[in-house]
Amino acid sequence: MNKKTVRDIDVKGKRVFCRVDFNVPMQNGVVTDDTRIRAALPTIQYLMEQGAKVILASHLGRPKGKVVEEMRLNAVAERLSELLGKRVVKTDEAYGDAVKAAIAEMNEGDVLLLENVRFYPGEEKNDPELAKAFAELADVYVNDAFGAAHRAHASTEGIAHHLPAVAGFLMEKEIEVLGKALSNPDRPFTAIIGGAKVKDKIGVIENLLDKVDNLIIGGGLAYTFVKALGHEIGKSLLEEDKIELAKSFMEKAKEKGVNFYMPVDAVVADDFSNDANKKVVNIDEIPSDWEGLDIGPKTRELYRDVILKSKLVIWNGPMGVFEMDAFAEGTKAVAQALADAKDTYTVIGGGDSAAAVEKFGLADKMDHISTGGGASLEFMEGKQLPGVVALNDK
Ligand SMILES: Nc1ncnc2c1ncn2[C@@H]1O[C@H](COP(=O)(O)OP(=O)(O)OP(=O)(O)O)[C@@H](O)[C@H]1O
Ligand SMILES: O=C(O)[C@H](O)COP(=O)(O)O
Repeated sequence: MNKKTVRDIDVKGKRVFCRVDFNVPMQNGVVTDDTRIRAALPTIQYLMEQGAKVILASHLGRPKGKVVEEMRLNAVAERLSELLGKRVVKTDEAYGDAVKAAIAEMNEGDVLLLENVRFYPGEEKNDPELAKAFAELADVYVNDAFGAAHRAHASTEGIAHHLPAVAGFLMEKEIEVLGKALSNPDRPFTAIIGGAKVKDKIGVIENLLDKVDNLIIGGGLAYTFVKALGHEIGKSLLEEDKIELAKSFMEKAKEKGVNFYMPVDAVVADDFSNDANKKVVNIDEIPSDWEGLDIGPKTRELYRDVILKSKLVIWNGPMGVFEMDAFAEGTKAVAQALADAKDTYTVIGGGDSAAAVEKFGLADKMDHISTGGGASLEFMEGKQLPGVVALNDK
């Protein structure tokens, strides 16, 4: 990575504004998945050890510029205190005199968590005044919020123009792993793209077709491709206006010598529910009143084979409606194949695929699970992430 990191600066005794992505799931005021908090610990602990005064900032949810009580970061501060084994002070605001007073009380190695930065309308507008108000709190800016790096907001981008600005360890790792995959991949390089809609994956498929050896398609978006081949897909998900695009992707794959893998069979159901009637059919035999909700057993075998023969696999998007047990087999089979592929570097592109790997208890078998959903998708599209661009070059 050509950006400076926390290793490149001296933070002893300095106030460090460290943007993290603590946008974690919560239920009844309790953090239900602390993955993102744990992922930021190496940077936080390093800053503490170096004698910095660590001021953490994060968003939680989408409060749209207003205070939403359930989106306060108090429960996050509690969980972080437990993980660090040290009390984390939490302020009720994210800038201003009360916050400055709390920071003035900090000793070297102390940690303070600001209130949800999205309680202020200026955050998402990247308001220069808010960016300045954040910058006034600190001497140095560290961005470790890979998950929010695709957002040009006051705490992810604006502030970087006012202070020495460097990346944290999580940011560095995410950019290095995904960056290497896209610029200098070990081959055969396979991308598995699933999820609901073609529309959300156009940029990724386009960019990856220039880089991969194998492209595997699954999930709801596969049916638009099946339709593009001239098969009936019953009530399966279809994006009529993307049929031509799907055809062009398949042609481009052929031109580029990319092996393009599509489902050869599907699990179809007579209703979108876990206890619907279901059966396995060949992909060109989907009955008109049924819908495809998962890849079938032959497809699972085919995809497993390709995965096991790959040196690098990037996976984004489930193979079926994995939230329902009846249609989780395809997604599970892909996760299991990745877990079994010992000589393969496996990268999970965040979001639902990361949730699926967790659900199947296979997370620790993967080489890298991105903490970014949208951010990793945009990175895979080949886009520059504003939160990274704004950091100081090496
Ligand atoms: N055959 C299908 N029919 C309908 N929905 C499907 C099908 N296969 C997968 N899905 C749904 O697609 C959703 C995931 O799609 P999405 O495009 O959001 O994935 P993702 O890119 O992994 O998510 P994220 O945006 O969180 O990274 C899941 O909720 C899943 O139930
Ligand atoms: O959960 C995420 O993907 C990040 O925290 C970004 O959240 P956002 O989509 O609300 O900007």
